[in-house]
Amino acid sequence: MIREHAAIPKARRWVVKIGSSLLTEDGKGLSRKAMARWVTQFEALREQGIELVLVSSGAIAAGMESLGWQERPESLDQQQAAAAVGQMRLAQAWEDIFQIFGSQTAQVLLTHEDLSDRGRYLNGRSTLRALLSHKVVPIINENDTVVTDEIRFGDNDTLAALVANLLDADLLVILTDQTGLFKEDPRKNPNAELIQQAAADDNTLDAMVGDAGRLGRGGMITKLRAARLAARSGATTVIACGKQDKIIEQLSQGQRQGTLLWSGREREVARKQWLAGQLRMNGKLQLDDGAVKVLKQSGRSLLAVGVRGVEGVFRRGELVACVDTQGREVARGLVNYSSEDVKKIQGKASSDISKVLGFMSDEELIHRDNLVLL
Ligand SMILES: Nc1ncnc2c1ncn2[C@@H]1O[C@H](COP(=O)(O)OP(=O)(O)O)[C@@H](O)[C@H]1O
Ligand SMILES: N[C@@H](CCC(=O)OP(=O)(O)O)C(=O)O
Repeated sequence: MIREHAAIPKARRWVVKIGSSLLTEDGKGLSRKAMARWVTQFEALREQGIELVLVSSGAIAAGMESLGWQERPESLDQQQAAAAVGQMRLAQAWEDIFQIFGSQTAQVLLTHEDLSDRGRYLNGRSTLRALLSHKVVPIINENDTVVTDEIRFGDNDTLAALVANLLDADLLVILTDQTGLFKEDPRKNPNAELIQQAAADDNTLDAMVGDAGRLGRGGMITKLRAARLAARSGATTVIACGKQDKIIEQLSQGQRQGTLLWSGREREVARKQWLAGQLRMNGKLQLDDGAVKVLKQSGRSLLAVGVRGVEGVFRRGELVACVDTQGREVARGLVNYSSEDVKKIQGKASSDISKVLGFMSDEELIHRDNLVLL
């Protein structure tokens, strides 16, 4: 676990997020010069065997420039149109620059749904791992053109944190236009003091963070939230200034730069906490008393035999609540069978599943690794 800057050289898998405000030189189009500066440092990291995943904003800002728009549009469809135009340029610019170093990149566009559905989550994870094993640099952004207001991240800080969770990254670096997290928004108080280091879960930080600049979304509020999310899988977050010439190099050497927000959580428990906190519930399983006892006391997987009812419509891989006979939620987890299938196998022994359904994908209804007790 990384609890201080000096331990950063130990991090083997980095997720680096670069915000819109940085990438676009205050809205004047993508800054290839700045991108080249970062890529030079990324390549030095990769030479040391460090795995790198980039989360790059800037599609909307780049699209605005192409379309000749001065202000970020308010309406979602206009933002999505700008993102569709800008994402082409953004991905091409990264690819061109990495190619100078003989490296390859891959464009990965994700939505919230991709990360909340277990099947897609696992697929996404396998793809990203495969890319890393081939030494390709994944360049991730939100799939802006297909998301609606209700389900979009909007800011890429949250997306980057979920990617850090997904890949069990050691370190999440959020590069932005400020030196780090200050005790007050430095746009409002230029003399505000920089926080060098804190626990991500420290509640006193909440009162210090403010909202975004002209081009970005979310400001420090979403960066702090991202650090807390990343902490759930044991990742440490550093918020640092991407304008600083050698920021990545300095961090990789363990120099005190930016704000380090460390995680006080264990890695495995953390993933479960993330499951508990992040995903939307798609349905309910009503458990009998025996199943409730087994889950609570021995932390075992949930089997179909302990289920007496199903509510809602869900697919394999989705998050469901497990309720006791009084309807109280006792656990939640990612279910291995659809609601339709669970209705057929509820109350039955695992050995009967293939007889009833004609197939058996898993013995457990919810595997204990995907189950969190409440
Ligand atoms: N406590 C704080 N410390 C530092 N910056 C802050 C703070 N509160 C608000 N901000 C603002 O957050 C902005 C960075 O967030 P944002 O504009 O969303 O950038 P990005 O595109 O990099 O995500 C800064 O420019 C700063 O004005
Ligand atoms: N997906 C959007 C990101 C939106 C955005 O501005 O995010 P951020 O820079 O993280 O505040 C884009 O590429 O424009």
